[in-house]
Amino acid sequence: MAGEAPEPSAQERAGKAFPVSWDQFHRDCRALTWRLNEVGPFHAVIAITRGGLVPAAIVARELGVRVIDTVCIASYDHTKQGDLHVLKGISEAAMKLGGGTGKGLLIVDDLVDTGKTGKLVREMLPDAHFATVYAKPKGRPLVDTFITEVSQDTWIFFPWDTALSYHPPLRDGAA
Ligand SMILES: O=P(O)(O)OC[C@H]1O[C@H](OP(=O)(O)OP(=O)(O)O)[C@H](O)[C@@H]1O
Ligand code: HPA
Ligand SMILES: [Mg+2]
Repeated sequence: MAGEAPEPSAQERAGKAFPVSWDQFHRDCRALTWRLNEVGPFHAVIAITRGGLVPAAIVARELGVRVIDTVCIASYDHTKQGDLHVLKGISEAAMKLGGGTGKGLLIVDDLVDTGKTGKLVREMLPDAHFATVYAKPKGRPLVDTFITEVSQDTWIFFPWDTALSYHPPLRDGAA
Protein backbone atom coordinates (compact mmCIF):
# COMPACT_ATOMS: atom_id res chain seq x y z
CA MET A 1 0.00 0.00 0.00
CA ALA A 2 1.28 3.51 -0.77
CA GLY A 3 2.99 5.22 2.17
CA GLU A 4 3.46 2.01 4.18
CA ALA A 5 7.06 1.23 5.18
CA PRO A 6 8.28 -2.07 3.66
CA GLU A 7 8.48 -4.97 6.13
CA PRO A 8 12.05 -5.30 7.46
CA SER A 9 13.95 -8.32 6.18
CA ALA A 10 15.27 -11.00 8.53
CA GLN A 11 18.72 -9.45 8.08
CA GLU A 12 17.45 -5.97 8.99
CA ARG A 13 15.66 -7.41 12.03
CA ALA A 14 18.84 -9.25 12.97
CA GLY A 15 20.77 -6.00 13.40
CA LYS A 16 24.16 -7.47 14.28
CA ALA A 17 26.50 -8.67 11.56
CA PHE A 18 28.77 -11.72 11.90
CA PRO A 19 30.98 -11.93 8.80
CA VAL A 20 32.77 -15.25 8.31
CA SER A 21 35.90 -15.58 6.15
CA TRP A 22 36.79 -18.70 4.11
CA ASP A 23 39.60 -19.42 6.57
CA GLN A 24 37.32 -19.16 9.58
CA PHE A 25 34.67 -21.28 7.90
CA HIS A 26 37.19 -24.00 7.05
CA ARG A 27 38.46 -24.01 10.67
CA ASP A 28 34.91 -24.19 12.03
CA CYS A 29 34.06 -27.10 9.68
CA ARG A 30 37.16 -28.96 10.84
CA ALA A 31 36.19 -28.35 14.47
CA LEU A 32 32.73 -29.71 13.66
CA THR A 33 34.32 -32.84 12.18
CA TRP A 34 36.32 -33.44 15.36
CA ARG A 35 33.03 -33.68 17.24
CA LEU A 36 31.32 -35.78 14.56
CA ASN A 37 34.20 -38.25 14.51
CA GLU A 38 33.13 -39.32 18.02
CA VAL A 39 29.56 -39.95 16.85
CA GLY A 40 30.02 -41.78 13.51
CA PRO A 41 30.77 -43.76 11.44
CA PHE A 42 28.30 -42.51 8.86
CA HIS A 43 27.20 -44.31 5.67
CA ALA A 44 26.56 -41.04 3.80
CA VAL A 45 26.38 -37.27 4.15
CA ILE A 46 23.17 -35.46 3.15
CA ALA A 47 23.80 -31.80 2.31
CA ILE A 48 20.93 -29.33 2.61
CA THR A 49 21.51 -27.12 -0.41
CA ARG A 50 22.77 -24.75 -1.12
CA GLY A 51 24.41 -23.57 2.11
CA GLY A 52 25.10 -27.11 3.29
CA LEU A 53 27.15 -28.01 0.23
CA VAL A 54 30.38 -26.32 1.36
CA PRO A 55 30.45 -27.72 4.93
CA ALA A 56 29.30 -31.13 3.62
CA ALA A 57 32.29 -31.31 1.25
CA ILE A 58 34.75 -30.40 4.03
CA VAL A 59 33.19 -32.71 6.64
CA ALA A 60 32.91 -35.64 4.19
CA ARG A 61 36.55 -35.18 3.19
CA GLU A 62 37.72 -35.21 6.81
CA LEU A 63 35.52 -38.18 7.76
CA GLY A 64 36.46 -40.17 4.64
CA VAL A 65 32.81 -40.44 3.52
CA ARG A 66 32.41 -40.61 -0.26
CA VAL A 67 28.65 -40.99 -0.61
CA ILE A 68 27.05 -37.55 -0.63
CA ASP A 69 23.44 -36.77 -1.44
CA THR A 70 21.47 -33.53 -1.43
CA VAL A 71 18.09 -32.39 -0.28
CA CYS A 72 17.30 -29.16 -2.10
CA ILE A 73 15.19 -26.68 -0.14
CA ALA A 74 14.54 -23.02 -0.86
CA SER A 75 12.90 -20.60 1.55
CA TYR A 76 14.85 -17.35 1.87
CA ASP A 77 14.74 -14.84 -0.96
CA HIS A 78 18.03 -13.18 0.06
CA THR A 79 16.98 -12.31 3.63
CA LYS A 80 13.18 -12.82 3.71
CA GLN A 81 11.92 -16.28 4.60
CA GLY A 82 8.88 -17.48 2.70
CA ASP A 83 7.28 -20.92 2.38
CA LEU A 84 9.65 -23.86 2.23
CA HIS A 85 9.91 -25.56 -1.16
CA VAL A 86 11.45 -28.99 -1.48
CA LEU A 87 12.96 -28.84 -4.98
CA LYS A 88 14.60 -32.29 -4.72
CA GLY A 89 14.12 -34.97 -2.09
CA ILE A 90 16.62 -37.52 -0.77
CA SER A 91 17.62 -40.15 -3.34
CA GLU A 92 16.38 -43.71 -3.13
CA ALA A 93 19.96 -44.97 -2.77
CA ALA A 94 20.67 -42.74 0.26
CA MET A 95 17.30 -43.63 1.81
CA LYS A 96 18.23 -47.31 1.49
CA LEU A 97 21.61 -46.70 3.18
CA GLY A 98 19.74 -45.12 6.09
CA GLY A 99 17.28 -48.03 6.37
CA GLY A 100 14.39 -45.72 5.43
CA THR A 101 14.66 -43.65 8.65
CA GLY A 102 18.11 -42.08 8.21
CA LYS A 103 19.97 -44.24 10.73
CA GLY A 104 23.73 -43.81 10.14
CA LEU A 105 23.24 -40.79 7.88
CA LEU A 106 24.70 -37.36 8.59
CA ILE A 107 22.67 -34.29 7.57
CA VAL A 108 24.82 -31.15 7.17
CA ASP A 109 23.78 -27.51 6.82
CA ASP A 110 25.61 -24.21 7.27
CA LEU A 111 23.26 -22.98 10.02
CA VAL A 112 19.93 -23.23 11.76
CA ASP A 113 18.06 -19.96 12.28
CA THR A 114 14.32 -20.39 12.95
CA GLY A 115 14.79 -24.16 12.57
CA LYS A 116 12.10 -24.49 9.86
CA THR A 117 14.45 -26.01 7.26
CA GLY A 118 16.04 -28.38 9.78
CA LYS A 119 12.64 -29.50 11.08
CA LEU A 120 11.49 -30.43 7.59
CA VAL A 121 14.59 -32.52 6.90
CA ARG A 122 14.43 -34.18 10.33
CA GLU A 123 10.89 -35.28 9.47
CA MET A 124 12.24 -36.94 6.32
CA LEU A 125 15.09 -38.67 8.21
CA PRO A 126 14.10 -38.95 11.90
CA ASP A 127 17.03 -41.19 12.91
CA ALA A 128 19.77 -39.24 11.11
CA HIS A 129 22.37 -37.11 12.93
CA PHE A 130 21.92 -33.39 12.17
CA ALA A 131 25.01 -31.16 12.22
CA THR A 132 25.38 -27.46 11.44
CA VAL A 133 28.35 -25.14 11.73
CA TYR A 134 26.38 -22.29 13.34
CA ALA A 135 23.17 -22.22 15.36
CA LYS A 136 20.78 -19.53 16.56
CA PRO A 137 18.75 -20.18 19.74
CA LYS A 138 15.39 -20.86 18.01
CA GLY A 139 16.85 -23.60 15.82
CA ARG A 140 19.38 -25.00 18.27
CA PRO A 141 17.14 -27.71 19.83
CA LEU A 142 16.84 -29.35 16.40
CA VAL A 143 20.60 -29.79 15.95
CA ASP A 144 22.60 -32.71 17.36
CA THR A 145 26.06 -31.16 16.85
CA PHE A 146 27.14 -27.60 16.04
CA ILE A 147 30.19 -25.42 16.67
CA THR A 148 29.24 -21.79 17.33
CA GLU A 149 26.05 -20.28 18.68
CA VAL A 150 25.19 -16.70 17.73
CA SER A 151 22.29 -14.66 19.08
CA GLN A 152 18.96 -14.65 17.25
CA ASP A 153 19.47 -10.98 16.34
CA THR A 154 22.73 -11.74 14.47
CA TRP A 155 22.97 -12.17 10.71
CA ILE A 156 25.76 -14.47 9.54
CA PHE A 157 27.47 -13.39 6.31
CA PHE A 158 29.03 -16.41 4.57
CA PRO A 159 32.13 -16.03 2.40
CA TRP A 160 30.31 -17.23 -0.75
CA ASP A 161 27.74 -14.43 -0.33
CA THR A 162 30.22 -11.61 0.26
CA ALA A 163 33.18 -9.85 -1.36
CA LEU A 164 35.93 -7.51 -0.16
CA SER A 165 35.14 -3.88 -0.79
CA TYR A 166 36.57 -0.45 0.01
CA HIS A 167 35.78 0.91 3.48
CA PRO A 168 36.19 4.67 3.99
CA PRO A 169 38.44 5.84 6.88
CA LEU A 170 36.83 6.67 10.23
CA ARG A 171 37.64 10.40 9.97
CA ASP A 172 35.55 10.53 6.76
CA GLY A 173 32.49 9.37 8.67
CA ALA A 174 32.75 5.60 8.37
CA ALA A 175 30.79 3.69 11.00
O1 LIG B 1 16.50 -22.34 10.21
P1 LIG B 1 15.89 -21.60 9.05
O2 LIG B 1 15.21 -20.32 9.47
O3 LIG B 1 15.00 -22.45 8.21
O4 LIG B 1 17.08 -21.07 8.14
C1 LIG B 1 18.23 -21.83 7.86
C2 LIG B 1 18.32 -22.12 6.38
O5 LIG B 1 18.31 -20.89 5.64
C3 LIG B 1 19.41 -20.86 4.74
O6 LIG B 1 19.09 -21.48 3.53
P2 LIG B 1 18.27 -20.75 2.36
O7 LIG B 1 16.83 -21.17 2.42
O8 LIG B 1 18.54 -19.28 2.41
O9 LIG B 1 18.84 -21.35 1.02
P3 LIG B 1 20.35 -21.50 0.54
O10 LIG B 1 20.98 -22.51 1.43
O11 LIG B 1 20.19 -21.98 -0.87
O12 LIG B 1 21.01 -20.16 0.62
C4 LIG B 1 20.47 -21.69 5.46
O13 LIG B 1 21.41 -22.20 4.52
C5 LIG B 1 19.66 -22.80 6.10
O14 LIG B 1 19.45 -23.88 5.20
O1 HPA C 1 22.03 -15.52 9.48
C1 HPA C 1 21.89 -15.99 8.32
N1 HPA C 1 22.85 -15.81 7.36
C2 HPA C 1 22.74 -16.29 6.11
N2 HPA C 1 21.68 -16.98 5.68
C3 HPA C 1 20.69 -17.20 6.57
N3 HPA C 1 19.53 -17.86 6.41
C4 HPA C 1 18.87 -17.79 7.57
N4 HPA C 1 19.58 -17.09 8.49
C5 HPA C 1 20.75 -16.72 7.89
MG1 LIG D 1 20.19 -23.40 3.18
